[in-house]
Amino acid sequence: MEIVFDNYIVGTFLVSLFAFLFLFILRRYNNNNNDNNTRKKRFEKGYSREFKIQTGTGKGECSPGNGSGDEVIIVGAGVAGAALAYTLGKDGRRVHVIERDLTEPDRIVGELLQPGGYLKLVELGLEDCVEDIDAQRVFGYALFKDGRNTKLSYPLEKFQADVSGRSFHNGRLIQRMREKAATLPNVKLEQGTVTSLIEEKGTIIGVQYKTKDGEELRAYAPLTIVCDGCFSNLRRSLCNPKVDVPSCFVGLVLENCELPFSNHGHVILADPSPILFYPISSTEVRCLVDVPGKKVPSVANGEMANHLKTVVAQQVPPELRDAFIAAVDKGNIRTMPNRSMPADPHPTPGALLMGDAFNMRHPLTGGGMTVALSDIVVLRDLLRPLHNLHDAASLTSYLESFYTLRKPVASTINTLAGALYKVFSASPDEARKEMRQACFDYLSLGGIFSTGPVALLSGLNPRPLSLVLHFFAVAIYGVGRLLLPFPSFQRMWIGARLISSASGIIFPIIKAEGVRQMFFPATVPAVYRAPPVVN
Ligand SMILES: Cc1cc2nc3c(=O)[nH]c(=O)nc-3n(C[C@H](O)[C@H](O)[C@H](O)COP(=O)(O)OP(=O)(O)OC[C@H]3O[C@@H](n4cnc5c(N)ncnc54)[C@H](O)[C@@H]3O)c2cc1C
Repeated sequence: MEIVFDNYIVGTFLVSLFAFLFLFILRRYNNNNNDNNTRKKRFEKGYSREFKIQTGTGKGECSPGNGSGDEVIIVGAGVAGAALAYTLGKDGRRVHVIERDLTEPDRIVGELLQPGGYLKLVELGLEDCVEDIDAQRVFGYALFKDGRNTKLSYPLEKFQADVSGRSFHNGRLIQRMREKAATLPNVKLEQGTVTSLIEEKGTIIGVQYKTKDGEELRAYAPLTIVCDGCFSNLRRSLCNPKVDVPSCFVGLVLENCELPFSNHGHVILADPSPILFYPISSTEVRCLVDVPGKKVPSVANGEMANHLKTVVAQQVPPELRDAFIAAVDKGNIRTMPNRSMPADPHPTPGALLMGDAFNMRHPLTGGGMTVALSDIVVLRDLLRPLHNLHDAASLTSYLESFYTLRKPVASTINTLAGALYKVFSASPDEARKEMRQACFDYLSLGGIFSTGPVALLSGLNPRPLSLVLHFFAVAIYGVGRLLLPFPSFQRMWIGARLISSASGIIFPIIKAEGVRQMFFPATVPAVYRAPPVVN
Protein backbone atom coordinates (compact mmCIF):
# COMPACT_ATOMS: atom_id res chain seq x y z
CA MET A 1 0.00 0.00 0.00
CA GLU A 2 2.82 2.32 1.02
CA ILE A 3 4.73 1.57 -2.22
CA VAL A 4 1.62 2.27 -4.32
CA PHE A 5 1.06 5.54 -2.43
CA ASP A 6 4.73 6.50 -2.96
CA ASN A 7 4.33 5.79 -6.69
CA TYR A 8 1.30 8.06 -6.76
CA ILE A 9 3.25 10.88 -5.15
CA VAL A 10 6.21 10.40 -7.52
CA GLY A 11 3.83 10.17 -10.50
CA THR A 12 1.96 13.28 -9.46
CA PHE A 13 5.22 15.14 -8.90
CA LEU A 14 6.54 14.16 -12.33
CA VAL A 15 3.34 15.15 -14.14
CA SER A 16 3.25 18.51 -12.35
CA LEU A 17 6.93 19.11 -13.16
CA PHE A 18 6.35 18.22 -16.81
CA ALA A 19 3.27 20.46 -17.03
CA PHE A 20 5.17 23.33 -15.39
CA LEU A 21 8.10 22.97 -17.82
CA PHE A 22 5.73 22.77 -20.77
CA LEU A 23 3.84 25.91 -19.81
CA PHE A 24 7.11 27.70 -19.03
CA ILE A 25 8.44 26.91 -22.55
CA LEU A 26 5.13 27.97 -24.05
CA ARG A 27 5.26 31.34 -22.30
CA ARG A 28 8.87 31.92 -23.44
CA TYR A 29 7.94 30.96 -26.99
CA ASN A 30 5.01 33.36 -27.02
CA ASN A 31 7.12 36.23 -25.70
CA ASN A 32 9.56 35.63 -28.58
CA ASN A 33 6.67 35.68 -31.04
CA ASN A 34 5.45 38.98 -29.64
CA ASP A 35 8.92 40.46 -30.18
CA ASN A 36 8.95 39.14 -33.75
CA ASN A 37 5.50 40.61 -34.40
CA THR A 38 6.65 44.01 -33.17
CA ARG A 39 9.66 43.82 -35.52
CA LYS A 40 7.42 42.78 -38.40
CA LYS A 41 5.02 45.66 -37.73
CA ARG A 42 7.87 48.15 -37.72
CA PHE A 43 9.00 46.77 -41.07
CA GLU A 44 5.48 46.96 -42.48
CA LYS A 45 5.07 50.56 -41.32
CA GLY A 46 8.07 51.62 -43.32
CA TYR A 47 6.94 49.71 -46.39
CA SER A 48 4.93 51.48 -48.98
CA ARG A 49 4.72 51.02 -52.70
CA GLU A 50 3.03 52.73 -55.58
CA PHE A 51 1.34 50.77 -58.32
CA LYS A 52 1.44 51.57 -61.97
CA ILE A 53 -1.88 50.72 -63.60
CA GLN A 54 -1.41 49.70 -67.20
CA THR A 55 -4.41 50.12 -69.39
CA GLY A 56 -5.09 47.00 -71.44
CA THR A 57 -7.40 46.07 -74.26
CA GLY A 58 -9.82 44.38 -71.88
CA LYS A 59 -10.74 42.05 -74.74
CA GLY A 60 -11.99 38.62 -73.74
CA GLU A 61 -10.58 36.56 -76.57
CA CYS A 62 -7.14 36.24 -78.04
CA SER A 63 -5.47 33.52 -79.97
CA PRO A 64 -3.34 31.01 -78.07
CA GLY A 65 0.26 32.06 -77.75
CA ASN A 66 -0.51 35.59 -78.86
CA GLY A 67 1.10 37.82 -76.24
CA SER A 68 -1.19 40.79 -76.85
CA GLY A 69 -4.38 39.62 -75.06
CA ASP A 70 -5.23 38.70 -71.49
CA GLU A 71 -2.42 37.77 -69.16
CA VAL A 72 -4.56 36.06 -66.56
CA ILE A 73 -7.95 34.34 -66.72
CA ILE A 74 -9.71 34.01 -63.38
CA VAL A 75 -12.52 31.48 -63.13
CA GLY A 76 -15.05 32.53 -60.49
CA ALA A 77 -15.51 35.91 -58.82
CA GLY A 78 -16.33 34.84 -55.29
CA VAL A 79 -14.21 35.93 -52.33
CA ALA A 80 -10.94 34.65 -53.82
CA GLY A 81 -11.57 35.41 -57.51
CA ALA A 82 -12.86 38.95 -56.98
CA ALA A 83 -10.03 39.87 -54.58
CA LEU A 84 -7.46 38.33 -56.91
CA ALA A 85 -8.86 40.16 -59.95
CA TYR A 86 -8.53 43.51 -58.20
CA THR A 87 -5.06 42.67 -56.88
CA LEU A 88 -3.58 41.56 -60.21
CA GLY A 89 -5.44 44.30 -62.08
CA LYS A 90 -4.02 46.90 -59.72
CA ASP A 91 -0.55 45.53 -60.48
CA GLY A 92 -1.16 46.26 -64.14
CA ARG A 93 -2.05 42.76 -65.37
CA ARG A 94 -4.68 42.33 -68.07
CA VAL A 95 -7.23 40.16 -66.31
CA HIS A 96 -10.31 38.40 -67.69
CA VAL A 97 -12.68 37.17 -64.99
CA ILE A 98 -15.44 34.72 -65.91
CA GLU A 99 -18.11 34.35 -63.23
CA ARG A 100 -21.15 32.10 -63.46
CA ASP A 101 -23.53 34.54 -61.76
CA LEU A 102 -22.79 38.22 -61.31
CA THR A 103 -25.88 38.97 -59.20
CA GLU A 104 -25.38 39.37 -55.45
CA PRO A 105 -24.95 35.93 -53.86
CA ASP A 106 -27.22 35.06 -50.94
CA ARG A 107 -25.48 32.37 -48.92
CA ILE A 108 -24.71 31.29 -45.38
CA VAL A 109 -20.93 31.03 -45.95
CA GLY A 110 -18.08 33.49 -45.47
CA GLU A 111 -19.82 35.89 -43.12
CA LEU A 112 -17.16 36.39 -40.44
CA LEU A 113 -13.76 37.67 -41.46
CA GLN A 114 -11.09 37.17 -38.82
CA PRO A 115 -8.88 40.18 -37.95
CA GLY A 116 -5.96 38.43 -39.67
CA GLY A 117 -8.10 38.36 -42.81
CA TYR A 118 -8.98 42.03 -42.38
CA LEU A 119 -5.23 42.80 -42.26
CA LYS A 120 -4.88 40.97 -45.59
CA LEU A 121 -7.74 43.07 -47.03
CA VAL A 122 -5.76 46.16 -45.96
CA GLU A 123 -2.60 44.79 -47.62
CA LEU A 124 -4.59 44.28 -50.83
CA GLY A 125 -6.19 47.74 -50.65
CA LEU A 126 -9.67 46.22 -50.32
CA GLU A 127 -10.54 47.27 -46.76
CA ASP A 128 -13.14 49.76 -48.02
CA CYS A 129 -15.18 46.77 -49.25
CA VAL A 130 -16.33 46.12 -45.66
CA GLU A 131 -17.57 49.71 -45.41
CA ASP A 132 -21.18 50.73 -46.21
CA ILE A 133 -22.44 47.13 -46.09
CA ASP A 134 -23.62 47.34 -42.47
CA ALA A 135 -20.69 45.11 -41.46
CA GLN A 136 -20.27 44.64 -37.72
CA ARG A 137 -16.97 44.80 -35.89
CA VAL A 138 -16.02 41.62 -34.03
CA PHE A 139 -13.67 41.79 -31.04
CA GLY A 140 -13.47 38.15 -30.04
CA TYR A 141 -15.49 35.13 -29.01
CA ALA A 142 -17.63 34.01 -26.11
CA LEU A 143 -17.53 30.32 -25.32
CA PHE A 144 -20.46 28.60 -23.58
CA LYS A 145 -20.46 25.20 -21.90
CA ASP A 146 -22.93 23.68 -19.40
CA GLY A 147 -24.28 27.07 -18.29
CA ARG A 148 -20.84 28.63 -17.87
CA ASN A 149 -19.28 31.11 -20.28
CA THR A 150 -15.95 32.76 -20.90
CA LYS A 151 -15.01 35.74 -23.05
CA LEU A 152 -12.00 35.42 -25.33
CA SER A 153 -10.86 38.73 -26.78
CA TYR A 154 -8.72 39.06 -29.89
CA PRO A 155 -5.30 40.44 -28.90
CA LEU A 156 -5.71 43.68 -30.88
CA GLU A 157 -3.81 46.05 -28.58
CA LYS A 158 -0.80 46.34 -30.87
CA PHE A 159 -2.80 47.07 -34.02
CA GLN A 160 -4.37 50.20 -35.45
CA ALA A 161 -7.85 51.07 -34.19
CA ASP A 162 -9.67 49.82 -37.32
CA VAL A 163 -8.24 46.29 -36.99
CA SER A 164 -10.78 43.76 -35.72
CA GLY A 165 -12.90 41.00 -37.16
CA ARG A 166 -15.80 41.94 -39.43
CA SER A 167 -19.08 40.13 -39.97
CA PHE A 168 -21.52 40.86 -42.78
CA HIS A 169 -23.70 39.44 -45.53
CA ASN A 170 -21.23 37.50 -47.68
CA GLY A 171 -22.89 38.60 -50.93
CA ARG A 172 -22.48 42.27 -50.04
CA LEU A 173 -18.71 41.88 -49.57
CA ILE A 174 -18.38 39.95 -52.83
CA GLN A 175 -20.41 42.51 -54.75
CA ARG A 176 -18.25 45.36 -53.42
CA MET A 177 -15.05 43.53 -54.41
CA ARG A 178 -16.42 42.74 -57.90
CA GLU A 179 -17.39 46.40 -58.39
CA LYS A 180 -13.97 47.55 -57.27
CA ALA A 181 -12.18 45.12 -59.59
CA ALA A 182 -14.41 46.16 -62.49
CA THR A 183 -13.42 49.83 -62.06
CA LEU A 184 -9.92 48.95 -63.31
CA PRO A 185 -9.74 49.39 -67.09
CA ASN A 186 -7.53 46.34 -67.49
CA VAL A 187 -9.96 44.00 -65.68
CA LYS A 188 -12.81 42.51 -67.69
CA LEU A 189 -15.58 40.90 -65.65
CA GLU A 190 -17.86 38.70 -67.69
CA GLN A 191 -20.81 36.49 -66.82
CA GLY A 192 -20.28 32.97 -68.09
CA THR A 193 -19.82 29.39 -66.93
CA VAL A 194 -16.45 27.80 -67.55
CA THR A 195 -17.01 24.27 -68.76
CA SER A 196 -13.42 23.09 -69.22
CA LEU A 197 -9.78 24.04 -69.25
CA ILE A 198 -8.05 24.00 -72.63
CA GLU A 199 -4.88 21.97 -72.59
CA GLU A 200 -2.14 21.81 -75.19
CA LYS A 201 0.86 19.52 -74.73
CA GLY A 202 0.36 19.37 -70.96
CA THR A 203 -0.02 23.15 -70.56
CA ILE A 204 -3.29 24.92 -69.78
CA ILE A 205 -3.65 27.65 -72.37
CA GLY A 206 -7.15 28.90 -71.57
CA VAL A 207 -10.75 27.98 -70.89
CA GLN A 208 -13.90 27.08 -72.73
CA TYR A 209 -17.01 28.80 -71.43
CA LYS A 210 -20.66 29.39 -72.07
CA THR A 211 -21.85 32.98 -72.01
CA LYS A 212 -25.06 34.24 -70.44
CA ASP A 213 -26.71 33.93 -73.89
CA GLY A 214 -25.63 30.32 -74.25
CA GLU A 215 -22.82 31.05 -76.70
CA GLU A 216 -19.79 28.70 -76.45
CA LEU A 217 -16.55 30.69 -76.39
CA ARG A 218 -12.87 30.15 -75.72
CA ALA A 219 -10.51 32.52 -73.92
CA TYR A 220 -6.74 32.22 -73.86
CA ALA A 221 -4.10 33.48 -71.46
CA PRO A 222 -0.67 32.31 -70.27
CA LEU A 223 -2.04 31.85 -66.73
CA THR A 224 -5.48 30.56 -65.71
CA ILE A 225 -6.35 30.78 -62.02
CA VAL A 226 -9.26 28.58 -61.00
CA CYS A 227 -11.28 30.00 -58.07
CA ASP A 228 -14.56 28.18 -58.60
CA GLY A 229 -15.19 27.47 -54.93
CA CYS A 230 -15.96 24.46 -52.77
CA PHE A 231 -18.01 22.61 -55.41
CA SER A 232 -15.27 23.10 -58.03
CA ASN A 233 -15.60 20.87 -61.04
CA LEU A 234 -12.41 22.14 -62.65
CA ARG A 235 -9.92 21.26 -59.91
CA ARG A 236 -9.79 17.54 -60.74
CA SER A 237 -6.93 17.85 -63.24
CA LEU A 238 -4.99 20.36 -61.10
CA CYS A 239 -4.95 18.60 -57.73
CA ASN A 240 -5.68 15.41 -55.95
CA PRO A 241 -8.99 16.32 -54.26
CA LYS A 242 -9.57 14.36 -51.04
CA VAL A 243 -12.78 16.00 -49.86
CA ASP A 244 -14.14 15.06 -46.45
CA VAL A 245 -17.58 16.18 -45.22
CA PRO A 246 -17.50 15.80 -41.42
CA SER A 247 -20.76 17.71 -40.90
CA CYS A 248 -23.25 20.23 -42.26
CA PHE A 249 -24.20 23.68 -41.01
CA VAL A 250 -27.85 24.59 -40.69
CA GLY A 251 -28.27 28.35 -41.00
CA LEU A 252 -30.92 30.65 -39.53
CA VAL A 253 -31.16 34.42 -39.18
CA LEU A 254 -32.29 35.71 -35.76
CA GLU A 255 -33.92 39.12 -35.72
CA ASN A 256 -34.48 41.69 -33.01
CA CYS A 257 -32.29 40.12 -30.38
CA GLU A 258 -29.21 41.14 -28.44
CA LEU A 259 -26.27 38.77 -28.22
CA PRO A 260 -25.10 38.16 -24.63
CA PHE A 261 -21.70 39.62 -25.65
CA SER A 262 -22.19 42.30 -28.28
CA ASN A 263 -19.74 42.35 -31.20
CA HIS A 264 -18.52 38.85 -30.38
CA GLY A 265 -18.85 35.48 -32.02
CA HIS A 266 -20.60 32.97 -29.74
CA VAL A 267 -19.64 29.29 -29.69
CA ILE A 268 -21.91 26.96 -27.73
CA LEU A 269 -20.28 23.63 -26.89
CA ALA A 270 -23.52 21.77 -27.44
CA ASP A 271 -24.37 18.11 -27.83
CA PRO A 272 -23.55 16.58 -30.30
CA SER A 273 -21.55 19.47 -31.79
CA PRO A 274 -21.14 23.26 -31.64
CA ILE A 275 -23.68 26.00 -32.38
CA LEU A 276 -22.46 29.42 -33.54
CA PHE A 277 -23.99 32.90 -33.33
CA TYR A 278 -22.57 36.14 -34.69
CA PRO A 279 -24.02 39.41 -35.98
CA ILE A 280 -24.22 39.83 -39.77
CA SER A 281 -25.79 43.32 -39.74
CA SER A 282 -26.97 45.83 -37.17
CA THR A 283 -30.30 43.96 -36.89
CA GLU A 284 -29.52 40.33 -37.74
CA VAL A 285 -27.68 37.51 -36.00
CA ARG A 286 -26.53 34.45 -37.93
CA CYS A 287 -26.97 31.12 -36.21
CA LEU A 288 -25.16 28.07 -37.58
CA VAL A 289 -26.06 24.72 -36.02
CA ASP A 290 -23.57 21.95 -36.73
CA VAL A 291 -25.11 18.59 -37.61
CA PRO A 292 -22.50 15.79 -37.77
CA GLY A 293 -22.45 13.57 -40.86
CA LYS A 294 -23.31 14.19 -44.48
CA LYS A 295 -27.09 14.02 -44.08
CA VAL A 296 -29.33 16.46 -42.25
CA PRO A 297 -32.98 16.07 -41.28
CA SER A 298 -35.26 17.11 -44.15
CA VAL A 299 -36.19 20.79 -44.21
CA ALA A 300 -39.05 20.16 -46.64
CA ASN A 301 -41.02 17.71 -44.48
CA GLY A 302 -40.52 19.64 -41.22
CA GLU A 303 -38.06 17.17 -39.61
CA MET A 304 -35.42 19.88 -39.44
CA ALA A 305 -37.68 22.41 -37.70
CA ASN A 306 -38.67 19.70 -35.25
CA HIS A 307 -35.01 18.80 -34.58
CA LEU A 308 -34.10 22.46 -34.05
CA LYS A 309 -36.97 23.01 -31.62
CA THR A 310 -36.74 19.80 -29.62
CA VAL A 311 -32.99 19.04 -29.56
CA VAL A 312 -31.17 22.31 -30.27
CA ALA A 313 -33.32 25.10 -28.74
CA GLN A 314 -32.81 23.91 -25.14
CA GLN A 315 -29.03 24.21 -25.60
CA VAL A 316 -29.21 27.78 -26.90
CA PRO A 317 -28.43 30.48 -24.28
CA PRO A 318 -31.74 31.62 -22.69
CA GLU A 319 -31.25 35.20 -23.96
CA LEU A 320 -31.43 33.95 -27.57
CA ARG A 321 -33.97 31.14 -27.26
CA ASP A 322 -37.13 33.06 -28.22
CA ALA A 323 -35.45 34.64 -31.24
CA PHE A 324 -34.09 31.21 -32.21
CA ILE A 325 -37.55 29.60 -32.12
CA ALA A 326 -39.05 32.55 -34.00
CA ALA A 327 -36.39 32.09 -36.72
CA VAL A 328 -37.23 28.38 -36.99
CA ASP A 329 -40.95 29.23 -37.24
CA LYS A 330 -40.22 31.81 -39.92
CA GLY A 331 -38.92 28.92 -41.97
CA ASN A 332 -35.90 30.35 -43.79
CA ILE A 333 -33.72 27.36 -42.91
CA ARG A 334 -30.63 26.86 -45.11
CA THR A 335 -28.09 24.04 -45.07
CA MET A 336 -24.56 23.74 -46.36
CA PRO A 337 -22.06 20.85 -46.20
CA ASN A 338 -18.90 21.57 -44.23
CA ARG A 339 -16.05 20.37 -46.38
CA SER A 340 -12.41 19.95 -45.65
CA MET A 341 -9.72 19.24 -48.23
CA PRO A 342 -5.98 19.50 -47.72
CA ALA A 343 -4.06 21.30 -50.48
CA ASP A 344 -2.54 18.64 -52.71
CA PRO A 345 -1.72 20.32 -56.03
CA HIS A 346 -0.36 18.82 -59.24
CA PRO A 347 1.74 21.79 -60.36
CA THR A 348 0.46 22.24 -63.93
CA PRO A 349 1.99 24.66 -66.44
CA GLY A 350 -0.39 27.51 -67.20
CA ALA A 351 -2.78 26.99 -64.28
CA LEU A 352 -3.18 27.49 -60.54
CA LEU A 353 -5.91 26.80 -58.01
CA MET A 354 -6.94 29.28 -55.32
CA GLY A 355 -9.57 29.62 -52.60
CA ASP A 356 -11.85 26.72 -51.70
CA ALA A 357 -11.20 25.02 -55.02
CA PHE A 358 -7.65 24.52 -53.75
CA ASN A 359 -7.93 24.03 -49.99
CA MET A 360 -10.79 23.79 -47.46
CA ARG A 361 -11.11 23.40 -43.71
CA HIS A 362 -14.04 23.04 -41.29
CA PRO A 363 -15.74 26.46 -41.09
CA LEU A 364 -16.13 26.33 -37.28
CA THR A 365 -13.31 28.85 -36.82
CA GLY A 366 -14.28 31.06 -39.79
CA GLY A 367 -10.85 30.82 -41.40
CA GLY A 368 -11.59 30.21 -45.10
CA MET A 369 -11.57 33.81 -46.30
CA THR A 370 -8.46 34.61 -44.25
CA VAL A 371 -6.58 31.74 -45.90
CA ALA A 372 -7.81 32.75 -49.38
CA LEU A 373 -6.80 36.42 -48.90
CA SER A 374 -3.47 35.46 -47.40
CA ASP A 375 -2.77 33.17 -50.39
CA ILE A 376 -3.53 36.07 -52.72
CA VAL A 377 -0.96 38.25 -50.94
CA VAL A 378 1.66 35.49 -51.33
CA LEU A 379 0.86 34.97 -55.03
CA ARG A 380 0.80 38.71 -55.75
CA ASP A 381 4.27 39.13 -54.24
CA LEU A 382 5.60 36.22 -56.29
CA LEU A 383 4.12 37.50 -59.55
CA ARG A 384 5.13 41.14 -59.09
CA PRO A 385 8.70 40.90 -60.41
CA LEU A 386 7.54 39.10 -63.57
CA HIS A 387 6.99 41.24 -66.66
CA ASN A 388 5.75 38.38 -68.76
CA LEU A 389 3.99 35.13 -67.86
CA HIS A 390 4.49 33.32 -71.16
CA ASP A 391 7.17 30.80 -70.20
CA ALA A 392 4.72 28.35 -68.62
CA ALA A 393 7.28 25.72 -67.55
CA SER A 394 9.61 28.21 -65.79
CA LEU A 395 6.64 29.98 -64.24
CA THR A 396 5.30 26.71 -62.78
CA SER A 397 8.67 25.80 -61.36
CA TYR A 398 9.05 29.28 -59.82
CA LEU A 399 5.51 29.26 -58.39
CA GLU A 400 6.11 25.97 -56.56
CA SER A 401 7.38 28.12 -53.70
CA PHE A 402 3.79 29.36 -53.28
CA TYR A 403 2.83 26.01 -51.75
CA THR A 404 5.39 26.43 -48.97
CA LEU A 405 5.23 30.20 -48.46
CA ARG A 406 1.48 30.00 -47.77
CA LYS A 407 1.92 27.39 -45.06
CA PRO A 408 2.39 29.44 -41.88
CA VAL A 409 -1.05 31.02 -42.25
CA ALA A 410 -2.88 28.24 -44.09
CA SER A 411 -1.61 25.29 -42.06
CA THR A 412 -2.15 27.02 -38.71
CA ILE A 413 -5.76 27.92 -39.56
CA ASN A 414 -6.50 24.58 -41.20
CA THR A 415 -5.05 22.50 -38.37
CA LEU A 416 -6.78 24.51 -35.68
CA ALA A 417 -10.14 24.27 -37.47
CA GLY A 418 -9.93 20.48 -37.79
CA ALA A 419 -8.63 19.94 -34.26
CA LEU A 420 -11.07 22.32 -32.54
CA TYR A 421 -14.04 20.80 -34.35
CA LYS A 422 -13.11 17.41 -32.92
CA VAL A 423 -12.32 18.70 -29.42
CA PHE A 424 -15.49 20.83 -29.27
CA SER A 425 -17.79 17.98 -30.34
CA ALA A 426 -19.41 15.86 -27.62
CA SER A 427 -18.31 12.27 -27.25
CA PRO A 428 -19.31 9.36 -24.99
CA ASP A 429 -15.58 8.62 -24.52
CA GLU A 430 -14.33 9.74 -21.07
CA ALA A 431 -10.95 10.85 -22.43
CA ARG A 432 -12.59 13.06 -25.08
CA LYS A 433 -14.98 14.49 -22.46
CA GLU A 434 -11.98 15.40 -20.28
CA MET A 435 -10.21 16.97 -23.27
CA ARG A 436 -13.27 19.08 -24.11
CA GLN A 437 -13.61 20.27 -20.52
CA ALA A 438 -9.85 20.88 -20.23
CA CYS A 439 -9.98 23.00 -23.40
CA PHE A 440 -12.82 25.14 -22.04
CA ASP A 441 -11.05 25.56 -18.66
CA TYR A 442 -7.66 26.23 -20.27
CA LEU A 443 -9.14 29.01 -22.41
CA SER A 444 -10.93 30.37 -19.33
CA LEU A 445 -7.59 30.77 -17.51
CA GLY A 446 -7.07 34.02 -19.43
CA GLY A 447 -3.69 35.62 -20.19
CA ILE A 448 -1.51 33.69 -22.62
CA PHE A 449 -3.81 30.65 -22.26
CA SER A 450 -6.61 32.46 -24.07
CA THR A 451 -4.78 35.09 -26.13
CA GLY A 452 -2.36 32.49 -27.55
CA PRO A 453 -5.02 30.22 -29.08
CA VAL A 454 -7.24 33.17 -30.07
CA ALA A 455 -4.28 34.83 -31.85
CA LEU A 456 -3.81 31.60 -33.80
CA LEU A 457 -7.49 31.28 -34.68
CA SER A 458 -7.81 34.91 -35.76
CA GLY A 459 -4.83 34.72 -38.10
CA LEU A 460 -3.00 37.38 -36.04
CA ASN A 461 -0.20 34.99 -35.05
CA PRO A 462 -0.12 32.22 -37.62
CA ARG A 463 2.57 29.95 -36.17
CA PRO A 464 2.22 26.18 -36.46
CA LEU A 465 4.64 25.47 -33.59
CA SER A 466 2.70 27.71 -31.23
CA LEU A 467 -0.45 25.81 -32.22
CA VAL A 468 1.09 22.43 -31.40
CA LEU A 469 2.44 23.72 -28.07
CA HIS A 470 -0.96 25.09 -27.03
CA PHE A 471 -2.73 21.93 -28.16
CA PHE A 472 -0.52 19.68 -26.04
CA ALA A 473 -0.57 22.17 -23.18
CA VAL A 474 -4.37 21.65 -23.11
CA ALA A 475 -3.84 17.88 -23.09
CA ILE A 476 -1.26 18.07 -20.29
CA TYR A 477 -3.50 20.46 -18.35
CA GLY A 478 -6.27 17.87 -18.70
CA VAL A 479 -4.01 15.05 -17.50
CA GLY A 480 -2.70 17.14 -14.60
CA ARG A 481 -6.28 17.77 -13.43
CA LEU A 482 -6.99 14.07 -13.57
CA LEU A 483 -3.94 13.11 -11.55
CA LEU A 484 -3.99 15.85 -8.92
CA PRO A 485 -4.17 15.74 -6.00
CA PHE A 486 -4.42 11.93 -5.82
CA PRO A 487 -4.46 9.88 -8.99
CA SER A 488 -6.33 6.61 -9.18
CA PHE A 489 -5.52 3.87 -11.64
CA GLN A 490 -8.70 4.66 -13.58
CA ARG A 491 -7.86 8.36 -13.83
CA MET A 492 -4.30 7.58 -14.93
CA TRP A 493 -5.75 5.35 -17.64
CA ILE A 494 -8.11 8.13 -18.82
CA GLY A 495 -5.14 10.53 -18.78
CA ALA A 496 -3.08 8.22 -20.98
CA ARG A 497 -6.01 7.88 -23.39
CA LEU A 498 -6.49 11.66 -23.39
CA ILE A 499 -2.89 12.15 -24.58
CA SER A 500 -3.32 9.40 -27.15
CA SER A 501 -6.61 10.88 -28.36
CA ALA A 502 -5.06 14.39 -28.60
CA SER A 503 -2.24 12.93 -30.71
CA GLY A 504 -4.79 11.02 -32.79
CA ILE A 505 -6.62 14.28 -33.49
CA ILE A 506 -3.72 16.55 -34.40
CA PHE A 507 -1.08 14.35 -36.05
CA PRO A 508 -3.17 13.19 -39.05
CA ILE A 509 -4.07 16.83 -39.81
CA ILE A 510 -0.41 17.86 -39.57
CA LYS A 511 0.58 14.94 -41.79
CA ALA A 512 -1.94 16.04 -44.42
CA GLU A 513 -0.61 19.61 -44.23
CA GLY A 514 2.97 18.38 -44.69
CA VAL A 515 5.36 18.29 -41.70
CA ARG A 516 8.31 19.70 -43.63
CA GLN A 517 6.44 22.60 -45.23
CA MET A 518 4.72 23.38 -41.95
CA PHE A 519 7.65 23.26 -39.51
CA PHE A 520 10.79 23.41 -41.67
CA PRO A 521 9.84 25.59 -44.65
CA ALA A 522 13.41 26.85 -44.97
CA THR A 523 14.53 23.32 -45.94
CA VAL A 524 12.23 23.25 -49.00
CA PRO A 525 14.44 24.08 -52.04
CA ALA A 526 11.53 25.58 -54.03
CA VAL A 527 11.34 28.64 -51.76
CA TYR A 528 14.75 29.79 -53.02
CA ARG A 529 13.87 29.71 -56.72
CA ALA A 530 14.49 33.03 -58.46
CA PRO A 531 11.89 34.53 -60.81
CA PRO A 532 12.36 33.31 -64.39
CA VAL A 533 14.24 35.73 -66.63
CA VAL A 534 12.08 36.46 -69.67
CA ASN A 535 13.22 38.37 -72.74
C1 LIG B 1 -21.23 26.91 -43.93
C2 LIG B 1 -19.96 27.67 -44.16
C3 LIG B 1 -19.69 28.79 -43.41
C4 LIG B 1 -18.51 29.49 -43.62
N1 LIG B 1 -18.24 30.58 -42.84
C5 LIG B 1 -17.09 31.23 -42.99
C6 LIG B 1 -16.78 32.36 -42.20
O1 LIG B 1 -17.57 32.78 -41.36
N2 LIG B 1 -15.59 32.97 -42.39
C7 LIG B 1 -14.70 32.55 -43.35
O2 LIG B 1 -13.63 33.15 -43.47
N3 LIG B 1 -14.97 31.50 -44.12
C8 LIG B 1 -16.14 30.84 -43.98
N4 LIG B 1 -16.43 29.79 -44.79
C9 LIG B 1 -15.49 29.47 -45.88
C10 LIG B 1 -15.62 30.52 -46.98
O3 LIG B 1 -16.96 30.66 -47.37
C11 LIG B 1 -14.77 30.15 -48.18
O4 LIG B 1 -13.46 29.85 -47.75
C12 LIG B 1 -14.71 31.24 -49.22
O5 LIG B 1 -16.01 31.60 -49.64
C13 LIG B 1 -13.89 30.75 -50.39
O6 LIG B 1 -13.94 31.66 -51.44
P1 LIG B 1 -13.86 31.16 -52.96
O7 LIG B 1 -13.74 32.38 -53.78
O8 LIG B 1 -12.87 30.09 -53.11
O9 LIG B 1 -15.27 30.47 -53.22
P2 LIG B 1 -16.66 31.19 -53.42
O10 LIG B 1 -16.73 32.42 -52.59
O11 LIG B 1 -17.68 30.14 -53.22
O12 LIG B 1 -16.65 31.63 -54.95
C14 LIG B 1 -16.66 30.73 -56.03
C15 LIG B 1 -17.23 31.47 -57.23
O13 LIG B 1 -17.02 30.72 -58.40
C16 LIG B 1 -18.18 30.79 -59.21
N5 LIG B 1 -18.16 29.60 -60.06
C17 LIG B 1 -18.27 28.32 -59.69
N6 LIG B 1 -18.16 27.50 -60.77
C18 LIG B 1 -17.94 28.30 -61.83
C19 LIG B 1 -17.73 28.04 -63.22
N7 LIG B 1 -17.71 26.81 -63.70
N8 LIG B 1 -17.55 29.10 -64.05
C20 LIG B 1 -17.56 30.38 -63.57
N9 LIG B 1 -17.75 30.67 -62.27
C21 LIG B 1 -17.93 29.64 -61.41
C22 LIG B 1 -19.32 30.81 -58.22
O14 LIG B 1 -20.49 31.36 -58.79
C23 LIG B 1 -18.74 31.70 -57.12
O15 LIG B 1 -19.02 33.06 -57.33
C24 LIG B 1 -17.60 29.06 -44.60
C25 LIG B 1 -17.87 27.92 -45.36
C26 LIG B 1 -19.03 27.22 -45.14
C27 LIG B 1 -19.30 25.99 -45.95
